[in-house]
Parts: sequence; structure tokens; C-alpha cells
Amino acid sequence: MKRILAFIYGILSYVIFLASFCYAIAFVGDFWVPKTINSGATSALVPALLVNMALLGAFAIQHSGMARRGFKRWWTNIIPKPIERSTYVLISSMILILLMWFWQPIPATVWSVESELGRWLLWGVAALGWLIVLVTTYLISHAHLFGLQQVYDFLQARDLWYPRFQTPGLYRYIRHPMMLGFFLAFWATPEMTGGHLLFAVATSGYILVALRFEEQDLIRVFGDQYRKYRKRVPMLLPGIKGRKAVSKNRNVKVPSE
Ligand SMILES: C[S@@+](CC[C@H](N)C(=O)[O-])C[C@H]1O[C@@H](n2cnc3c(N)ncnc32)[C@H](O)[C@@H]1O
Repeated sequence: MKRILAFIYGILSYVIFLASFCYAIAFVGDFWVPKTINSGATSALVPALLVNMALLGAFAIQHSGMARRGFKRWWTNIIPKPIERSTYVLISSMILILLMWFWQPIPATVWSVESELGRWLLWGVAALGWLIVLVTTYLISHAHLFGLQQVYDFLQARDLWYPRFQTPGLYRYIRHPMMLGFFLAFWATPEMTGGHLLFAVATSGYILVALRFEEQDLIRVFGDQYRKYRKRVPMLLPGIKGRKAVSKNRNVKVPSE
């Protein structure tokens, strides 16, 4: 029974994530949805800045804090290991929803592109960014990244595992294509407002810091393989030469903490 409940929990967390992620695309792009990065009642600049910084800070602390090994070690004494990732996904999605809900618009124009071609180009770059994010979730393991694999393996009474080290597709050219996708999606807009700029600057700064932590974890799990990859392949901006894919080795068993 607990295996079935864990599986249902994993699916529900994933559905909530999917809904909040789709909403976030329209929120950042400022289209279709009732509350966007530029909509809502405007307040004075300082309170708006403080609220937005607090929301971004909460997201950053939860997102990176809950991903640390020490936290997971402690946390999995409280919740079962197979639902740890789904819980992470669920709490991240809920904080993202709160962030979008309570986000304060700062309407001052930073830039506004008038030319029709320029506007379409910027929309195109933002769309490309979101597409890269989506595609990269599948390049390594979509199901594992969002906790579905873990609850499925638990349902089947199988061992948990990490995805093997691999460099498929864009990972041959840069180490963090998903984050490059976020950069494009957050910065490419024909109408840059004060609120959007704050969002883009803060999330970019956060991503650059978070990647240091992620790489420390990747080195711990994959060791020299990742160290060599780091030397060979740039972090976010592709070099000119193509790289050979690495994908022959096996999935890694989750080490006992
Ligand atoms: C949110 S994804 C982001 C991946 C990467 N930072 C990016 O921007 O494309 C983070 C997960 O990807 C995994 N990961 C990142 N690079 C990997 C690689 N080359 N091989 C296997 N797993 C990887 C990490 O273990 C982590 O669980």
C-alpha cells in the first residue's frame, strides 16, 4: 500500500510542477495568464523591491538548501528516500507559485524594442530558451529529475539509482545547457521593465552560484569523469569545436549516505 501511495504522491507532485512550470513561461513572457511579471497593482519601489527579493531569496534557499547532501541525509530520516525527490519538486513548485502570485510589478521601462522584427527575434530567442530547458530535461533523465523514476522503482521494489554520467546532445558543447536555456528565456524580451530586470539579474546570479554547488556534487558522484569533462567542455557558452558524446557507462547506484 505504501508503495502505491508513494507512486500517487510522485505523480501528483509532477502534475503540480508541470502546471506551475507552464504558468511560469507565460508569467515571465507577460502573456495570456492573469498574473504576470508586469501585471498587478503597483506599490512604491522600495516595498516592491523588498517583497520581490524576499520571494526570490526564499526560492533560492529552498532550491539549493534542499538539494545539499547534508540536508538530504537529515531529511531522509524523516521522509522515505523514494519520495525525497518528489517532495523537493512539490515544495519548489509551491514556492514558485507563491513567487508568481505575490510578485510586485515594477513598471519602469528599461528597454522597449519598437521594430516588429526585433520584437519577433526576441520572442524567438525566449521561446528557444524554454525549448532548450524542456529538451535538456529529457537528455539526461526527465523521469529521474522530477522524481517519477524513484517512485516507480519503489513501486516495482527496485533499488534507487543516479543517472549515469553522460554528455548527450548539447551536453557535448556546454556543461549546463538547461541553465543556458533559462538565461535566454529570462533575458530575451522586447519590453524590459524594472521588475523583469530584477528577476533576470537575481535568477542569473543565483544560477551562477548554484552551479558551483551542483558541480561539487557531480564531482562527488562521478569523480574524475566529471573533472575531465569540466576541463574539456565550457560551462555555459559553447566553444567552436564539437565534442564526442560520453554515454557508455552504467547508471550509478545511490550510495548509502
Ligand atoms: C536541474 S538538472 C540541470 C543540469 C545542468 N546543470 C544543466 O543546466 O543542464 C540537475 C541534475 O542534472 C544532473 N546532471 C547534470 N549534468 C550531468 C551529466 N553530465 N551527467 C549526468 N547527470 C548530470 C545532476 O546530477 C542533477 O541531478
